[in-house]
Amino acid sequence: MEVVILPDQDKVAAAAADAVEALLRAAPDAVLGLATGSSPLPVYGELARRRAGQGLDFARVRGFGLDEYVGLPAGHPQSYAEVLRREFAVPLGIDPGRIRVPDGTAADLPAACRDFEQAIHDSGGVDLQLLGVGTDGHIGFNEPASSLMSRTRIKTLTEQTRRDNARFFAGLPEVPHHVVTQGLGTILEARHVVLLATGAQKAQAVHDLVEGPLAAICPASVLQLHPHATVLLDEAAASGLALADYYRQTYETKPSWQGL
Ligand SMILES: N[C@@H]1[C@@H](O)[C@H](O)[C@@H](COP(=O)(O)O)O[C@@H]1O
Repeated sequence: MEVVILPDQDKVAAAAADAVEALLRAAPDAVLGLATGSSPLPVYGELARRRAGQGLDFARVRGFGLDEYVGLPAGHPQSYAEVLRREFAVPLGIDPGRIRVPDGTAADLPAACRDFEQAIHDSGGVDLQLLGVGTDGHIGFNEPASSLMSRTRIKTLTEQTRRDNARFFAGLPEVPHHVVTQGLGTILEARHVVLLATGAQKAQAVHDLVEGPLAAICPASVLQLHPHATVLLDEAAASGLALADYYRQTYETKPSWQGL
């Protein structure tokens, strides 16, 4: 796991955009794994600026969303399919049909989850997976005690996550209890995982995922098993790390040709 501590959220977004740009320059038809929540939004904004200013072409990109609320009607502003259409596909000039999100409206949710897994497999797999992290250590919507080998399936949100996400809804009662999410085993199959965390409210989860034991109580700690995981942090999110100076020194002395 590579831990990169940067001065602020803009630098974190720029570093993640650098990784996406390098991938797309080499493989314009790359498959991206797409996160929602607030953390990746500055990355999508930065990529849109690079599209306009530096001729970065996203038209052939395909994408898979991490997760979705169960029961929100198609087009609901907080449905993650709609968030990714609005915040990612449209600004980057990608046909929204090239972005697939787990279907939270299907009558047969387990079958829809299996179809989603098959679609990732048929695409050749995710080249670069962007991730945020919940304050309880979840990635996607894999809440604490998720199986470390899990596949796309239905989960129940913790009250902590429902409260965290209530800011996007009219109020807590509006936040669904159930979701469908890529599993931890699914996420681990992405060839490169880039997790972003900013702000002091993420410091505990970041400590647990980077320096804590590999344990389902912190689902993001499963990234300790990944051969190519990059964790991009601002100073506040990194404030609980015991080895912060070591991570800084490692990054400062890294050869520039190496990339993330
Ligand atoms: N399902 C999403 C996660 O994918 C995201 O990482 C998390 C953190 O969100 P934020 O980046 O807004 O803190 O929120 C939601 O629960």
